[in-house]
Amino acid sequence: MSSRRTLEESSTASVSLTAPDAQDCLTIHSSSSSYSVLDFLGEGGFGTIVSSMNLRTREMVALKIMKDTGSARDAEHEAGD
Ligand SMILES: Nc1ncnc2c1ncn2[C@@H]1O[C@H](COP(=O)(O)OP(=O)(O)OP(=O)(O)O)[C@@H](O)[C@H]1O
Repeated sequence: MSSRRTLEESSTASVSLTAPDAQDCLTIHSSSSSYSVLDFLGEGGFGTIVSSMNLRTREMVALKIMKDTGSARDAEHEAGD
């Protein structure tokens, strides 16, 4: 119960990974930290939520692993038009 409350109180961080990477690895590296993925929490329109531990601070957080929407590619295409 206490771990659930900790997750809900923490802010949800977002990292950009493609879906295959997210499912295959147990450690996620962002620009500032690395996280050990512990459990699946849920799925939304833009990504998957997993409970994770920050390997530096040992803090429990919920991470949103963003789906690969191709938005950067689309934006690049639009800018070139
Ligand atoms: N901090 C959290 N702790 C525990 N579970 C969470 C947390 N954040 C999200 N979840 C779970 O993950 C599910 C999806 O969360 P998400 O924020 O992606 O929902 P959404 O707002 O519908 O998605 P989106 O913004 O991508 O459309 C939630 O319904 C919830 O079950």
